[in-house]
Amino acid sequence: MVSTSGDVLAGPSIVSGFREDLLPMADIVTPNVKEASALLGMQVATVADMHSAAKLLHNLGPRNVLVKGGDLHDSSDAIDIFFDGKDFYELRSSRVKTRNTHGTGCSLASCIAAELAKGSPMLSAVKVAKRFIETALDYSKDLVIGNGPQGPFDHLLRLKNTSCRQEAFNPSDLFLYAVTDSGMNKKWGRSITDAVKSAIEGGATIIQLREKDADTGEFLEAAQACLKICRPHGVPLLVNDRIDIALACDANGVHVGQSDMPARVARTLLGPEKIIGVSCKTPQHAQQAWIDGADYIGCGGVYPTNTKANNLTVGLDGLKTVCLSSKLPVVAIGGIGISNASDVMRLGVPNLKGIAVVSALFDRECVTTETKKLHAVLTEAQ
Ligand SMILES: Cc1ncc(COP(=O)(O)OP(=O)(O)O)c(N)n1
Ligand SMILES: Cc1nc(C(=O)O)sc1CCOP(=O)(O)O
Repeated sequence: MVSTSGDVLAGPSIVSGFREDLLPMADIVTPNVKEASALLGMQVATVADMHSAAKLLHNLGPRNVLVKGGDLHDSSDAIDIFFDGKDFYELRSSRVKTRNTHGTGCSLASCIAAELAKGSPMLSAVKVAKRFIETALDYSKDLVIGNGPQGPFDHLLRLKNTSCRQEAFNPSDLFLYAVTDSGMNKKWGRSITDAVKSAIEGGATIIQLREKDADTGEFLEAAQACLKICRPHGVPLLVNDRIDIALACDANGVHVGQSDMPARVARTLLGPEKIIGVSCKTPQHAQQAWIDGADYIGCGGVYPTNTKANNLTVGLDGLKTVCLSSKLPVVAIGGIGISNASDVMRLGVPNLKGIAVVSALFDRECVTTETKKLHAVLTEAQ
């Protein structure tokens, strides 16, 4: 109806046709703020207005409403409001600076339709579509096409030679998740790089640097050195808590806890492609992590652990409850080792993709041997 560039694409008679005939038939309507204003005859200029507009539009008949806030420039991130007639969701993505925004609205709607055709629920479809658009805008940043104020954004990102871009997150990478601990490595007289090298040699499928007592310079240097080890093996490297370190060394992503940088802020800072994991102990945590744009959740403590002080143990039952409620893949953590890893993997929930371990790998003399043993146990239990 009204393009992001402000062009009016439909006159008043068409607008009333939309309102009276089309909206009552729609499963979802996805107006930008200018379109919401035109449909409702009110000014939609703030996030609060977007909430009101979503509700008013829903009253006109569509089952779901997504009011897109890409044009609201008073926010550092792009905020869309989704309303399903019951709950409101504030969906955020990073605001990509590019002149190539032409076609984003049509592509978002098409992407939602494609996800629905694949069987996704509406909110999942919207989230996937938003992430696609955000990534495509990011890919479009350097394109110079045409002479107008705007250029087309890049729909063809999946067909590009992406050698300089990060691989998409693969949940099966959570299979054997090695989380480092500087204290343990010091105790056994090994450097962090040696620890990471050995874990990868033993079959670790993803690494997290959890260096609680390293200062910033030391942590950054270690992360850069570890990335040089991980990259040639295709093993993703995540940084615990420290978004700044992850950005500075271009790590594959971060893992954040409930009291760290909120995942939605991390997503805004890191962009659409970095991996974000969130620690979750309850179904509510898991739901929020999904809304915030996380890629996976870590759930624990499955068993008591000495590695993290005062950690609440949720047990196998707590893990199962969180897995069943989570729309994201899950990795189990806390007190897991060779003796109990198969009990965890045999829980029988499809989105439980693996185990994350600290002491079972790093509080041991030979990291490679322990990683190999644990890998064998997991493979057997699959
Ligand atoms: C895979 C994974 N799951 C959970 C955690 C715990 O993270 P957090 O709650 O931030 O606690 P600390 O690790 O910071 O002590 C994790 N690190 N990794
Ligand atoms: C870092 C961490 N997070 C946990 C959580 O429950 O979120 S448990 C934990 C420590 C895991 O260490 P280990 O494998 O040595 O028990």
